Amino acid sequence: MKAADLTTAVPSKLIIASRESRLAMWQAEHVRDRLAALYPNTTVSILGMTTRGDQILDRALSKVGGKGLFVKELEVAMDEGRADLAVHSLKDVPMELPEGFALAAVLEREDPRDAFVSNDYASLDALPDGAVVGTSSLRRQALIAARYPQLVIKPLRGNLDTRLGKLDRGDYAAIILAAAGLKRLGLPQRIRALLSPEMSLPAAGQGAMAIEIASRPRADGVDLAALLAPLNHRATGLAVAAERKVSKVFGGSCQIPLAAHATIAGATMHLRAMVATPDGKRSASAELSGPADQPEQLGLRVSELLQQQDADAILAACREAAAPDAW
Ligand SMILES: NCc1[nH]cc(CCC(=O)O)c1CC(=O)O
Repeated sequence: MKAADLTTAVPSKLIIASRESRLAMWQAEHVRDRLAALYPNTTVSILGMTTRGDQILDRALSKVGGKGLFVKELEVAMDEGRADLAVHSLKDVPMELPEGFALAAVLEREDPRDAFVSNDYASLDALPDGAVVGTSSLRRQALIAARYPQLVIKPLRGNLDTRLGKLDRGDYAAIILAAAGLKRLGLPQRIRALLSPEMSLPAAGQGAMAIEIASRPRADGVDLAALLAPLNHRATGLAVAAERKVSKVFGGSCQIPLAAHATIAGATMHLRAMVATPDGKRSASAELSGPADQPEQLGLRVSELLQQQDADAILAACREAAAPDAW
């Protein structure tokens, strides 16, 4: 990919704000390297930060502020001029950004699927009755409970290394993680089985990275959005726009077990979405195809199909029973 036809000034340095988990750092380094290749005269560095979402491990995130907890500190750093951009897992980015911030680019998606990780078992089907499966995602919990009512789901928080450590310590027979994170960290061998989208429909934005910037004009006249535009992967950006539209319609909050996954073939996008109660006993699913360049319209149509199946009542029941994190 080549740099944009720049009429804008290229700054001599750029600072990327990132969480300090190994996955977040890998992602920030990836963006740093891509920017350094595009703009060889720019020094790109990373400001590692701990967020409240990383600190609070004992409580369900939905109870203490939700996804925003992973991005807030990074936004403050940008606001105060300590960083120019922030790199996030798109899945952790709230549907509505605070006033003054915007997503400047969505990078090409890694594998969007969920992964089954275990030291003793090859798949969910191989687990004995009563086996303990770790996940703090309401979506994963609902999907597993629906198909494997004989399994016991227990919460599992922390970054990827923490979660793998808890599995290895024997706290769980198996855990479910995003395949993307394991692949990025060079741990694909930990994946015993990939869960098909039919079995475990991914969360909106799963596997995609996003770059966030402050949207106000900069004092130095640098057009950061234009500088970052070459990193945007068009097909991924369109797919996640459709997925995030569904999340937005249903409130995009942590209490909602919601899946939305879009794929693109040529000019056509196919979007599948699902909402369920946390116990997986009630669910609504819908899918539709439409023009790939009108993702929000497709997201809206799929949301309407879900609502016709009484998704609103499902979600109301979920809110009452709200427990762990939705994604
Ligand atoms: N806060 C959880 C989170 N956010 C992004 C990823 C994985 C990478 C991705 O989906 O892009 C994970 C871990 C997981 O779901 O196992």
